[in-house]
Amino acid sequence: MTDTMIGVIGGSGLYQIDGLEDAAWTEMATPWGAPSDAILTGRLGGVPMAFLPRHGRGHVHAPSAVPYRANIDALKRLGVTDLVSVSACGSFREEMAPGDFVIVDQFIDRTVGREASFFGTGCVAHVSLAHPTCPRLGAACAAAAAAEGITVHDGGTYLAMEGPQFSTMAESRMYRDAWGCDVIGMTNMPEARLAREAELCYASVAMITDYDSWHPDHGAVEITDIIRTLAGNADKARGLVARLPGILGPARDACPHGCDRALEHAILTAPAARDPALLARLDAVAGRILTA
Ligand SMILES: CSC[C@H]1O[C@H](OP(=O)(O)O)[C@H](O)[C@@H]1O
Ligand SMILES: Nc1ncnc2[nH]cnc12
Repeated sequence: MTDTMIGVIGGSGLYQIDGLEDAAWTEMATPWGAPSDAILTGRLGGVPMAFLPRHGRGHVHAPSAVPYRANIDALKRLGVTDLVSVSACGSFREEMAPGDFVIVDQFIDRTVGREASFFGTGCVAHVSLAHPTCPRLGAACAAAAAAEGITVHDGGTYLAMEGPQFSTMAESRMYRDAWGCDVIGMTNMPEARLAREAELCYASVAMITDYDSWHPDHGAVEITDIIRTLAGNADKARGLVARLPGILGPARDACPHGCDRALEHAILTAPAARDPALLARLDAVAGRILTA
């Protein structure tokens, strides 16, 4: 058993959480630059917790410009073991209605030009992403949502788009009808890839705000409609987060799905051929495996 530390990345509408004991906003520096904002640390129900607003307080960073690598590195560096992403999303399913939550378990990545790996020339690694979220942590989020009385859908495929504009109607229909996606957002990729490389258990909670642009009875998504739903969703998300310590507990067994051992056989570059400068940047993300 090792100590649990819960990380939460708050998406649009969720810029802080309440009720942490010994709460403090901590500025962090990482080899990948500065995270989106300072990180709120503290304890909830006896479990250490770290909260990072993905877009920064005041919503400063556009989805394409979120410093995803710095965010994951900083949370890993603080000791986070279980990372919950909370995101505002559009829905491609009638039954996944605004106000509902979806526990995402798959992604299709249509983002372009974002830094999507900690590894590269001088230290090449290939982790598995077949199952990009952690079923154990996802189940904890589903249980927390249900206990809060939130309508929660267990499982869903998230289409990660580049944005910042919303999809055309043709794209919206293609993602739904041809590609079988359930929800759409702009931020969970490369976040999920990087969390896996950093050996974090990662779960994604999609808070539905709209029906994107496919629904014949709802017209095209408008930011004003989204904003109307965001505040209620954020309150529900805070309730969900508050229940996680009681469900996960202060100590954890190794992840039965191997999230915390993702790098075990992933690094291909021979030790003698590794770039010392890159290895130095990987101290938090891959220190466990590089110093073993
Ligand atoms: C507020 S609408 C578009 C914006 O909201 C979502 O952000 P996040 O995933 O951080 O909640 C979506 O991905 C867009 O960035
Ligand atoms: N329809 C939508 N498309 C992309 N990102 C979103 N975030 C919330 N609603 C969205």
